[in-house]
Amino acid sequence: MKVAKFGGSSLASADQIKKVSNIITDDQDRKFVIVSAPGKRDGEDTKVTDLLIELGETFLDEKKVEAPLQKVVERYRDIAQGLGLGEGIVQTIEDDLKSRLAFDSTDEDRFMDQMKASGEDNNAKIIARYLQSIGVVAEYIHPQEAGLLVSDTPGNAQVLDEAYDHLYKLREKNGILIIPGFFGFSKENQLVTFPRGGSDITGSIVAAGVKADLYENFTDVDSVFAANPTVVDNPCAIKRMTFREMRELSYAGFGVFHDEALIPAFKSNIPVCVKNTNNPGASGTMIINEREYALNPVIGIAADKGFSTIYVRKYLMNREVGFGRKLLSIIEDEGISYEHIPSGIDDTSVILENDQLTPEKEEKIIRRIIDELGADDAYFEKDFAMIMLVGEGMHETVGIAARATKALSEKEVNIEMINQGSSEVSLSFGIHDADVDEAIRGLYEEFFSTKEVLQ
Ligand SMILES: Nc1ncnc2c1ncn2[C@@H]1O[C@H](COP(=O)(O)OP(=O)(O)O)[C@@H](O)[C@H]1O
Ligand SMILES: N[C@@H](CC(=O)OP(=O)(O)O)C(=O)O
Repeated sequence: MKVAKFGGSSLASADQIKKVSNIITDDQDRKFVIVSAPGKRDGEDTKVTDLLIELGETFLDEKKVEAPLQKVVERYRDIAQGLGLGEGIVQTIEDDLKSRLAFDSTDEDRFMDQMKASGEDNNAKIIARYLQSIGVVAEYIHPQEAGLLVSDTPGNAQVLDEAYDHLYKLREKNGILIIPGFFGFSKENQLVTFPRGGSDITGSIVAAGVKADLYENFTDVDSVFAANPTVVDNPCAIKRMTFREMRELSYAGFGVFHDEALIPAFKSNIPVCVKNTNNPGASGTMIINEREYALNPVIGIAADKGFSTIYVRKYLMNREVGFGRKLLSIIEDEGISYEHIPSGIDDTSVILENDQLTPEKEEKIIRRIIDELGADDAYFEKDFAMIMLVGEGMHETVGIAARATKALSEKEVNIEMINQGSSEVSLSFGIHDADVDEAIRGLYEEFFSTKEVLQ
């Protein structure tokens, strides 16, 4: 049995949903289907999830929701008409959105979770209805009915272990099961969403729960590439990669897969295949436990913008017992997680994601570092990007860092920070946001210009 997850780009219009239906019915093993909300139909378009966020935020700000509500309803009307489903289901969706808007909005995060989750929920209902209309035995399954239990952390759900046993029981059901991605339910019956891009996570959880033979992740590219195809022309396709490599690359900015998604599939030893809805015959990228890495020690280059650094300097910091713990607890008190902590003798930097910060939090953190830790200097630096080289073969290969720094210097990219992960499957550099694309191209030319085969 297979679990197939279809991303927003695969479900953005009626024509895309028809392609998806063909893919589902082409292979009898595709029993569990996880769907995202409709994504972008072209580069200028807006994902339904973003329209829903706009709708929810408008409601919270000013309560005048007619225009943003109709934008969402129109997307579904377009799809329903293209699938020949009639107006009834569109009205049901509009009613569903209105009932969500009537939810208690005193807890804004919970209210927003209700709004965001409707994107996948209503899409799953439409797709199940369409499959039924063409004679396929298919059923919409609500994540609560499936027992997809998660932590009670709005916008940041984590699966609970009990969920897997509940999901296993889905195997007993007849026909194809259409399950909305992106959200589950807490033990207190609260709807909770995963982080953005979280339908990938649902797919992986369901694959682990039903003990699937394969988790197929359908998107809009033929494979995972060694670098972002919107930055590098015609990059090498990756045929096979390990879970560790994919996790590092997703974490570092490969948009194709959510980094947390791999963990459930990996723990249950379920191979993952990334495939293209628009070209399902292409073999795609297999993500497995181990691979041969003799040909090219580096498998990919990823980069992500939007980081800040807290720079802290204090003379004899290295001798002060507990300094690091106290520094991190100041950051923890603001509910902020950190990414890396490169350190010197008298100074240290803590790298964080910008979107967790506000001017008030920044000011408070700096004040506490100076007052409570007696730092000689502390300040935020902005507009950082992290660029990462990833590959299982890197730790056994001499000279990777030298080649990478040379490639960056030839592109005149200033390196602010270097971090060799202890896993030795990655090497990352802190650079300025503005240099990211040049840096990716420079590293790509260095490590992939001979188009060594990525097996
Ligand atoms: N290294 C990479 N390999 C393949 N795709 C990548 C890579 N880096 C970024 N992407 C982008 O990821 C996109 C697919 O992810 P996403 O838009 O989330 O798809 P979906 O809508 O299927 O969830 C591709 O269209 C591509 O532009
Ligand atoms: N629709 C949600 C969840 C998701 O996974 O979507 P996609 O498969 O389009 O990345 C989002 O946009 O975050």
